[in-house]
Amino acid sequence: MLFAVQMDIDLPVEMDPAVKADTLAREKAYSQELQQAGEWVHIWRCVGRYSNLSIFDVADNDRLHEILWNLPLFPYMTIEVTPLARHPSDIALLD
Ligand SMILES: O=C(O)C[C@H]1C=CC(=O)O1
Repeated sequence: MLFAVQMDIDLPVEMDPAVKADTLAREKAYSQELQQAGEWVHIWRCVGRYSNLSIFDVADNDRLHEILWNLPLFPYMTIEVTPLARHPSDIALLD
């Protein structure tokens, strides 16, 4: 199942720099592990914002929830999930 997920990040200005660096490093490793596994298909920076737009290809809603819940930055995120379906004008459907 495909999902578009927008993650808006809002880190507290008073966050301890060492905690911040550790959290960001763990977030990067976790994200890249899921990209290697093929579940986190795309990650794009939203221009001008501390946000990303990502595409996930996961087994079901529960798996996406598990992935998002375990993001190290989850406590500092506002997340919007959009389930995706094939578009009838997609030329890939001609294959
Ligand atoms: O910078 C971000 O968009 C937040 C985050 C999501 C994955 C990752 O590596 O960082």
